[in-house]
Amino acid sequence: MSDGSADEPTARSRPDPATIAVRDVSLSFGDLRVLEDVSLTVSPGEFVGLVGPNGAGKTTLLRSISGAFEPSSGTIEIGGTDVHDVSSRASSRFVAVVPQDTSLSFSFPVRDVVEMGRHPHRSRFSSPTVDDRDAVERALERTRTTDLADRPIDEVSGGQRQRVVLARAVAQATPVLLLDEPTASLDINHQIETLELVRELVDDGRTVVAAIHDLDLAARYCDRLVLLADGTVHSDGPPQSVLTRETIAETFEANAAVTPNPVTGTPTVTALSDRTPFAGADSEIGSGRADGGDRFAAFPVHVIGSGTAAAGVLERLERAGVDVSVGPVPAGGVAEEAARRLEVDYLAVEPFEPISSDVRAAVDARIRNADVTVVVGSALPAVGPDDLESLESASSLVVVEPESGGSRTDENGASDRLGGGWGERARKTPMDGLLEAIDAELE
Ligand SMILES: Nc1ncnc2c1ncn2[C@@H]1O[C@H](COP(=O)(O)OP(=O)(O)OP(=O)(O)O)[C@@H](O)[C@H]1O
Repeated sequence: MSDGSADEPTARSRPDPATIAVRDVSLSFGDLRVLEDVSLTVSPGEFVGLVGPNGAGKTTLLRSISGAFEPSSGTIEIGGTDVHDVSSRASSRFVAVVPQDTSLSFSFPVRDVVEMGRHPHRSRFSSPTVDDRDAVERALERTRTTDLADRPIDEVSGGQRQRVVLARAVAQATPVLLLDEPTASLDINHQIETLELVRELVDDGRTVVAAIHDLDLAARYCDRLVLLADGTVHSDGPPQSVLTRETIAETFEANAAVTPNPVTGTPTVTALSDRTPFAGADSEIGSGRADGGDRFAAFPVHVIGSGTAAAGVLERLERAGVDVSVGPVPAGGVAEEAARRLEVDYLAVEPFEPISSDVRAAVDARIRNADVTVVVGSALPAVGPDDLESLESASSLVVVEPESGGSRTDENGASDRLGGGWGERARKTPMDGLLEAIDAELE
């Protein structure tokens, strides 16, 4: 079908229709420079995640690639055609868009909305063909929206509407698909289903660029991430090379632990609080004690635990000036990451591997040397017989209880395994009362 020769690609040899080439693109809104010399090539069958902080320019870049925004300088080609040289009807034969805001200003049935994806493929006044109808039904099925097909679009939920608009883009059957926050309103099940579908589309040979805020999902599903910050490409490559503690700190201005997901093996980003003193620590230290802020420095504390709870304990103790050590912690985990960042003495072990006698001896030595040993309650189920033996030699014990009541059973189970005497000897505290509990043990 043709709209006219001006919209048609020229006959010169051109790249695959699913190739995107963004070259030196800059774009301003008035005085505000939003994109600055952005260059990016996306190959057929690639799924690229655009990540970056709010206002980095992700939506603006996507809208520039779709042809909706014209750059101040630079060019954008899809399949060798400059997207700004063709009509929007022509460009919608090679690029489909799922915008961030999927609200629609009409009340058509869902099936009709999806059918709109077929419009660029037929002449203006013709009726849908059998192929069009098949494409619509298939798109409804793939996005799990068949059940909604007869409902008015303005009466479905935001997440359902997002899937309908994705169905419209799927029905459009373009070589390139641009998605702006495709999972933002979706529950976890539909997030995964949607990204699995996007992967299928990519595996069929389509090219997808998606702005995704959820870094874990982006790392899990995308072949490549492009990290935008202040309108420029900060880094571009495989998820594990783009998502690092350093890049997160530089672009999101956030302290984060980046660790391999134990199930998927892809990077997981855990944002940690910044290093400003936490409310309470300063007042506890400086609350008129004769020995003031050095109160804790002279008393070594050893921590046993893992995960974010142990990382939180380390942060609190370190900020309070405690001479703290931790271990054993799983190598590559959040607790090890926090220990390294806070420059705390730590002993790491390979997850699921037996602890070597050298590490065991080192852990024992730290427990014996410590005035207080802190066991992070959420880790108690993982405390093994060797740890129990080591704890026998602890001068005093504090257990930080999990914040939710959910782990109580585990905790009781572990206390039982630790023996009746242990439960009585240990002082139990919520995270907020940790310093007070240590203080009380030191009295
Ligand atoms: N139409 C517009 N007119 C003026 N300024 C705009 C317009 N659209 C975006 N901006 C500005 O451009 C900058 C980049 O916005 P953009 O929406 O591209 O960022 P983003 O990375 O997608 O952000 P978010 O993660 O919050 O969705 C912001 O400072 C924004 O205020």
